[in-house]
Amino acid sequence: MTVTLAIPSKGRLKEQSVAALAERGIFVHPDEDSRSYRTRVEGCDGLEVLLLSASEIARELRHGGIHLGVTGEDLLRETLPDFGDKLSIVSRLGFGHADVVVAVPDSWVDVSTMEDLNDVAGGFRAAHGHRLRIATKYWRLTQSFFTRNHGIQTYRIVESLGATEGAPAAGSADIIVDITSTGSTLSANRLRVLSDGLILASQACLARSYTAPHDAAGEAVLSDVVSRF
Ligand SMILES: Nc1ncnc2c1ncn2[C@@H]1O[C@H](COP(=O)(O)OP(=O)(O)OP(=O)(O)O)[C@@H](O)[C@H]1O
Ligand SMILES: O=P(O)(O)OC[C@H]1O[C@H](OP(=O)(O)OP(=O)(O)O)[C@H](O)[C@@H]1O
Repeated sequence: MTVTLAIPSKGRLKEQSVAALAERGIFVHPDEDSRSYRTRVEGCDGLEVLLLSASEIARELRHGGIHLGVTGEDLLRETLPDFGDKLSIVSRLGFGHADVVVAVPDSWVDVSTMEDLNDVAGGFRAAHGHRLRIATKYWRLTQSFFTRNHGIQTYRIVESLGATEGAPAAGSADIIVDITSTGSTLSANRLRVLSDGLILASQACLARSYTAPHDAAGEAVLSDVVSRF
């Protein structure tokens, strides 16, 4: 049977994923139809490489729609906080580095730690008429970090699907949880990372799903690919 491995369909993660596979003797060529999300693979019989969005790869790994996938650890942890026996990280690939962080407006001069933020959150409704609002697309990682790690209970998550750093200036949220790499988007939007506000240091990973069905031939292909990483 064919084993499926998905890589991101666009951008820097796509190019670097193709290069990481080539280094291991798996050569991924575009399909004749340039709009296709299938590819032509050389160097590994029985392996099919598909192009999917990075967040879709995390979801497909969770429910076993693909056997292997390259995506960011941030998306894997947000999709399935506790991997349990459903999936595992085979290899961290050394590219796609991005930190998931808690950032507040520069103007909040008295807030530099999560403890300071906890103090602010406690009195936020009395001072502003609503709970502290956090804009993010990482709502599971945020809940776990705020509530489980820091005991912060009074906040509201405002789901943001893009331009999250603009939410405080736009007035739709007070603070954000988002990824940063160079920090330039945060500083351009006058936001600052809390000193202990690192939720996850993410990078691109090869992950394996244990819920995707396969036969003995598939197991041999899976072992071959995994051993190359
Ligand atoms: N500077 C960066 N900006 C954005 N993403 C980055 C950066 N560096 C690494 N990444 C990683 O790339 C992945 C996001 O890729 P991408 O934006 O294609 O995801 P997506 O949610 O599937 O996007 P879309 O839904 O727009 O297709 C995440 O795992 C993220 O951590
Ligand atoms: O710390 P920095 O180097 O500024 O990078 C962080 C930014 O990069 C990403 O946006 P990007 O526009 O690259 O992609 P996206 O909008 O698809 O997330 C991400 O969403 C941050 O906004």
